[in-house]
Amino acid sequence: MTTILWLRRDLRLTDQAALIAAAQEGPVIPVYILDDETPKHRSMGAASRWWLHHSLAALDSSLRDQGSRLILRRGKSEAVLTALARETGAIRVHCLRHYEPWWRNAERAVGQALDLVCHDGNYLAPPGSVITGAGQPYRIYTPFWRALQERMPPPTPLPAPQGIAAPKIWPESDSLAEWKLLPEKPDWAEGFREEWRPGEAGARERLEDFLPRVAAYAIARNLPSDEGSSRLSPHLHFGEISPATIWHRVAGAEGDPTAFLKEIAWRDYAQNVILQFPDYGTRNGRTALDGLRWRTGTAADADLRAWQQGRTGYPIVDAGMRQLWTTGWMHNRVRMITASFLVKHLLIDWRLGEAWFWDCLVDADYASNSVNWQWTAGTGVDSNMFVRIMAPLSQSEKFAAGGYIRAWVPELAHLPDAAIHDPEAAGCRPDNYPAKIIGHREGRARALEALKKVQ
Ligand SMILES: Cc1cc2nc3c(=O)[nH]c(=O)nc-3n(C[C@H](O)[C@H](O)[C@H](O)COP(=O)(O)OP(=O)(O)OC[C@H]3O[C@@H](n4cnc5c(N)ncnc54)[C@H](O)[C@@H]3O)c2cc1C
Repeated sequence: MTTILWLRRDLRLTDQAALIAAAQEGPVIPVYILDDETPKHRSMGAASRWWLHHSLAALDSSLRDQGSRLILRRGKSEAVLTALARETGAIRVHCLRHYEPWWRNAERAVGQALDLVCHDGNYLAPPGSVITGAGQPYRIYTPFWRALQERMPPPTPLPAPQGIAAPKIWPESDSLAEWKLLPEKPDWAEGFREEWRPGEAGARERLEDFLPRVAAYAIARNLPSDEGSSRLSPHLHFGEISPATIWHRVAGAEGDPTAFLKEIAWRDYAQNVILQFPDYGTRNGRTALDGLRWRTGTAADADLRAWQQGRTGYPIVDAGMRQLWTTGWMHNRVRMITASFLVKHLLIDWRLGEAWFWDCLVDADYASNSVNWQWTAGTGVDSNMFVRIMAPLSQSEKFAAGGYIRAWVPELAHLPDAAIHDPEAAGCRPDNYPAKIIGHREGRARALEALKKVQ
């Protein structure tokens, strides 16, 4: 029996339950559908498209090594799958389950038209399955993590199949180049090419490279100048490696992996949040803050642009925003600082920041991006209060960001540590580096004043 393997954010052969199940039933038609209709305004951003191109090329090559190949089609998933099943005589579709609200709808629709079998495997535990004693899903991370740990370790990862049977005749496929996922004029992806190797082999390589640093992770992860974190996020987002594979590999490494595994669990937690609040990317978790008057108009637009371009006059913020633009990734501590700066110091709606990250991040993920933006903004179900305002200059000093700033803000590269966090206050701001677009105290006071009006 020929079956269809419907691939989305699960672009791997190892620990791929849907592939294993399909392969056991006979010939398999692996298909990736470029579907901008189903997610509507949540279709992939430019940085994610860059990643997708390379990840699909890598997957096709791995499939060919196994006697198979990747079929590419474009359109609404449900319609494409139904047409493909008709063309090929396939009667069953296997996939890994996804939790973005649009994918849940699509799975429902495909399930009505075809025999769809959904498998788990992109999370440590299936989202929605970690519940309280009263049978409710968790809203807060810490008890979620406690309960998740009771379910660990995750199942042992499944090996990649040895050979995948091909159908007698392959259906037609689009060509990847025709999809034009890569930037041309201008080609802004030079920094991406230097930093990343999308695909399953690249993910493996990142993991192996990170293993000797697991023990130091708890402290090093907070230091932007260090290579303290794994940089596995885009690989995890596109499903090039499973979290179970990571879990079992780091558990066998030297040093206590708990701090690292707690972060992998944040990814699971975020999925549990969007399962409960599907519109978390646009709606405040705390409705009490719905009336907050965000700044709008010409001055706010100019501030938003300065933030996007890394020209706010706050070196740590500017370094982060430029790292994001150049490589499609930003260090986690700096993500928090830049997000907090936009929302609190500039009093600009978190949704505009979330949208910019969505377009620019190679790891842009609906659940993780919305949950972290809302967490930082103080609007989330699991957030600090809005009144907790991060001080970017002291954060920069506390987490020794001098080297990081030098790497991303060349105008400041000549400054010593004592001056680099706040060159303006040190009296050595170069002419080609902007003055602060707002003072720290002034920004803080304005944010608190706006909050008072909704309390
Ligand atoms: C405003 C803001 C927006 C963010 N948007 C995204 C996003 O769109 N996609 C995304 O994957 N992460 C997002 N994060 C979380 C985090 O910054 C990144 O996952 C992390 O920086 C990725 O780097 P790493 O792989 O080296 O992480 P490591 O520190 O090595 O962590 C390992 C893995 O754990 C997961 N993880 C770590 N921290 C978090 C977290 N706070 N929330 C969810 N998962 C986490 C990631 O999958 C990561 O690859 C965001 C954080 C903030 C503050």
